[in-house]
Amino acid sequence: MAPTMATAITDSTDFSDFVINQGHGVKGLSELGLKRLPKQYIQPLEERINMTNVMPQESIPIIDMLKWDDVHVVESVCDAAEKWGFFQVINHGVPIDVLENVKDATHRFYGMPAEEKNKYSKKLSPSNNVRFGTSFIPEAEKALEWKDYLSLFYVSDEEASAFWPPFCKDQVLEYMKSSEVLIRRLLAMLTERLNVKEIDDAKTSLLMGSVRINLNYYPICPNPELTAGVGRHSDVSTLTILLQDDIGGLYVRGNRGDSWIHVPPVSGSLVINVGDALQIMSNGRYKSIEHRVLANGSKNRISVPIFANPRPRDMIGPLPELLAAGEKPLYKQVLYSDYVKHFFRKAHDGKKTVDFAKI
Ligand SMILES: O=C(O)CCC(=O)C(=O)O
Ligand SMILES: [Fe+2]
Repeated sequence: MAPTMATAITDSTDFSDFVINQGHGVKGLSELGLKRLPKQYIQPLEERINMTNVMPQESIPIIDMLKWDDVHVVESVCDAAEKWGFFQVINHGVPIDVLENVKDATHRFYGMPAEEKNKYSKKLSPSNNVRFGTSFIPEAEKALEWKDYLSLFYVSDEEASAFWPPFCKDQVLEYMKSSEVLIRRLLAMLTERLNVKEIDDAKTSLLMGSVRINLNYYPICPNPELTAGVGRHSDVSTLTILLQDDIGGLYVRGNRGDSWIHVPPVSGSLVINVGDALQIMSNGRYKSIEHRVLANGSKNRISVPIFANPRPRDMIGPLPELLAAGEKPLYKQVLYSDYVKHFFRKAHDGKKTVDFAKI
């Protein structure tokens, strides 16, 4: 019998051409109606989530930010960042329609034909700050991840206007700008506990001087248990603000051994997590926590994280306010762009990136 389109693509070298070069991504693969997961996506056993390690009775905190300057709210935020590195916020001040619009825009972008999306691929994108791709680093990964992404690094409105995809640009910019107050508030709360009295311009740049937004797409997967939507990693950001839809599938490492906790979709909420840069600046007081995404066998999922980062040219290390109080530094000063390059040189590998800055 002649091979079907699907078997021809998954069993031959046409695979990279179809998925990567032509820009069909995993969405294109999924839409072929494959019955079996292509071998390129089969993760080794130790990288598949073991459902017996998922703690259904545990959950990360959900914090109501309505009275954001109330001491109890501030305490809850700081305690959650110390204990869990992950929490959800509601009444966060980002209008719900802005969140809905950016989710719609994400679906609109992924609904475009492959050749349209491929105009933003590494090879073809007119700007280094706009990148459509699949998996994480296909050239460095032994097994691929079941995810497509559009990654947008914000430089200026003019640059975004010229180079970001018109199908989603306005909604993404609005989401980014409407989240700024929340990010600023959270960082002010968190750094106050680190003895930072005032966030001046230099501190603002260090904490949130550059912003990256990803539009993630996790299509229906024929064998979700054999692969990963995103493998175990921590973010390189200071803070990540993540908008997820109502499908679920994000898991964060629990406090005990190899345990994992699901982050259930909560309507109107945003998920906040501490990234490596804040772990380093806080000298380990706040911890970036490993997380991963499970693929889904029956539904397409999207998520839209905003990564608030130092600027590439910033040196990051334990904050002087902590060292002045007599803390022994656990991390050295590193150039943030070197740190990020190190992260993007390798496949997802849990929290190993942080070793780059350890003393
Ligand atoms: O899709 C998600 O829920 C998480 C994605 C993620 O961890 C990331 O993009 O860094
Ligand atoms: Fe992440």
